[in-house]
Amino acid sequence: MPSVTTTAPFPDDVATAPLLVIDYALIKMGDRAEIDHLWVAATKLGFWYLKNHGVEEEVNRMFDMGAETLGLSLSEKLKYEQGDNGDSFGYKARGTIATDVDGTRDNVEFLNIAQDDALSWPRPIYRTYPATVNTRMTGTITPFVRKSMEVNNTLLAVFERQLGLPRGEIAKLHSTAEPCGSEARCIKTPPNQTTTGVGAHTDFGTITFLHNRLGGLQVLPPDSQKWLYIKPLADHAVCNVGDALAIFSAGILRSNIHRVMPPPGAQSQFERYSISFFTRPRNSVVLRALADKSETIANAVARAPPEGYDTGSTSAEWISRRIRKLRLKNRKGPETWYASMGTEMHANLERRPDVIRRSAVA
Ligand SMILES: O=C(O)CCC(=O)C(=O)O
Ligand SMILES: [Fe+2]
Repeated sequence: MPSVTTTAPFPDDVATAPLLVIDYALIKMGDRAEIDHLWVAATKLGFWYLKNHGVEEEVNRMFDMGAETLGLSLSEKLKYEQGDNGDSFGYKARGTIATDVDGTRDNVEFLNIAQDDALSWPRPIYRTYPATVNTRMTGTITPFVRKSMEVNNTLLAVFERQLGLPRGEIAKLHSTAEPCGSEARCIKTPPNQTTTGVGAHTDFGTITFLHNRLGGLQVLPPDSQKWLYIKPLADHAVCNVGDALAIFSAGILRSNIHRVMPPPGAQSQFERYSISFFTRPRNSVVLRALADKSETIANAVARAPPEGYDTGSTSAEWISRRIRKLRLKNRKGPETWYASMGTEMHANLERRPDVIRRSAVA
């Protein structure tokens, strides 16, 4: 597998987002200044680099697993397709989901492996996977999942304290006693693409722990009309806040809009892979602001937009709706795409309709 240094370099003439670099080792030690930096990153942009996370080797092995699995024949991969009913786990073929309001097809394929399947292996909770996944479950996938859970849960414990929530309150929403939507993902973009890979979106869940070797990921900073690349840095993860955490915190933590474009400059000639881990709440957790548990959140609810932060939807319903409405088979018109949206709907759409509604050409 090509690493950051063996493909073309990230060009220096494209605009990049100034993400803060957070040192996970310092966060774990409870370093006050580093926790303050993390808080700024999570509340202002909702994206940050994370270094010293300790998952570097497992991530490298996940890139190999992803390349091998997505290198299988299409007919083999299609046996594991997630389908059109809103299920997240399994294989997603290219061209099956909308990247914008016009229903423009995506050009990426990906594989999602449920946290619950990795933890209960060899007994499936949700589903089965290709042989290339099965053979790497014990040595690669389950260790990656466990370590990623540990990182995300550590960050969540920091946010819980900062939000003035009782100890364990956010952890409770993610307890492994009930199945959840958490998953590991490998995305593959073919070389020499000119259209959007993954359309503008916010992540469905709580925290995303992402690993990139080539560029292509872009964020739309608050109040900006310009998409900025996130430059991959060796052994640095990119973390971001998802909708569930934005909703629990009544918008104090920011679920920022982002998308995947073809890699910039000479990097576009290479296949692009990304590896991510999405922490999501237990299936039955209702997505609403935790105002009754924290004065800080109650105050934020008082200042909230009219739609508020009471979705009336469980985490499982929220994820399933968003996936179902993105699948082109289910598309009835522009309203299907609007119905696929999460917090980006009220937070962004009215203020910046054009940069979000239509997908771009590289
Ligand atoms: O591939 C990437 O860099 C990011 C992918 C992403 O945003 C997602 O899968 O939600
Ligand atoms: Fe995302």
